[in-house]
Amino acid sequence: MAYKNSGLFRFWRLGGSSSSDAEDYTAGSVTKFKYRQLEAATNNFAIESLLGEGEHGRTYKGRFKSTRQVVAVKQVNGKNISDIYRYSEQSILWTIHWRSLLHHPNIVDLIGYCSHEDQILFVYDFMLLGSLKDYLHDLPADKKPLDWNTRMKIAAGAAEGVKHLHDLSSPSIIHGNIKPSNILLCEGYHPRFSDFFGFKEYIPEPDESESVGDGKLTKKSDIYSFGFVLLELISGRNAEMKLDLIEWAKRKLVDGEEFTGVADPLLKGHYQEQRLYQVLYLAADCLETCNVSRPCIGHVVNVPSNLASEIYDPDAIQINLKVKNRFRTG
Ligand SMILES: Nc1ncnc2c1ncn2[C@@H]1O[C@H](COP(=O)(O)OP(=O)(O)OP(=O)(O)O)[C@@H](O)[C@H]1O
Repeated sequence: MAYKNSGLFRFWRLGGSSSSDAEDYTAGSVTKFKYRQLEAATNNFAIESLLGEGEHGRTYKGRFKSTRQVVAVKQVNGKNISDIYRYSEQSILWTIHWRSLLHHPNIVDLIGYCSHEDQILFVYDFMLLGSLKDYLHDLPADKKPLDWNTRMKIAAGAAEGVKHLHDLSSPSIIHGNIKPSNILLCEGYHPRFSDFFGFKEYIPEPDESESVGDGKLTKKSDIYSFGFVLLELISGRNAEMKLDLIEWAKRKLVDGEEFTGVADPLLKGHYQEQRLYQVLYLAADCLETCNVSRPCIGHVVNVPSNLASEIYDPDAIQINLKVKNRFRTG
């Protein structure tokens, strides 16, 4: 799809309120940036500013000198955009518009965008601690592994983010790209979802009803992906090889191996077995092959929320065990 010089941005221009700067205007709550503003903020998209690279493009850290605001700039090329927005120009507009209006404590704010040659760049609020993927699979040497309580807090917050999207009406939103690299962490390991807007995810158009057919993005396909996030959170294993991870977990659960064998060794046994079992059970429900058997997000959110509200204290557990053993021995 050739979106450059297309009606989309003309429409945007008409719809937005102009500021003194001809191109720097907003439509709804989204700002259209000039390319040179993003170049300046990212130091010409310097390699040192690169935060990471995904399937659809690169993400850079940027800082606007005038406001000192720190942002993440995701650069997506036109080929990817036309693969993603396989509907119409109108749906791109629809998507950006809806995305910019979404504000929730577990969703990263889209601040603005920029169209430049065959690229579109999305400007997001910067999340200080990076992504959950970094913590689970690429732990920097100066960072501590996530403890059980933090993992439950992240699972609960992430589920709340998905619930918000699924509960929206006219239209509800399917994320379509749920994975640890899209769960970003700000201060206090507070999780916020990024990237649900058409990279793989899309907002169903108003006349499109949800199908449970394979390969289609549906609420239940989001639940399936969330099942992997849960499994990754408790096991620390990477779900890039999805079927391998399921097979591995099944062996632990079904083939008589101890289910505690799924626990991330970095947890060092600091969790309650019953709670681990609850999360594993929920993950298994989410990963049901038949999508109609998977729970809805309203149910999914309850388990980690309850677990996040009860703080695991390894010292208290040790004391309890000692007391129990004392009674046992007499
Ligand atoms: N808003 C943000 N704040 C801080 N870091 C971010 C932000 N957005 C992305 N990142 C970092 O950039 C990395 C790459 O993100 P990016 O979205 O480009 O790729 P991805 O999520 O791995 O794949 P995909 O393109 O499929 O979404 C993330 O893992 C994260 O560490």
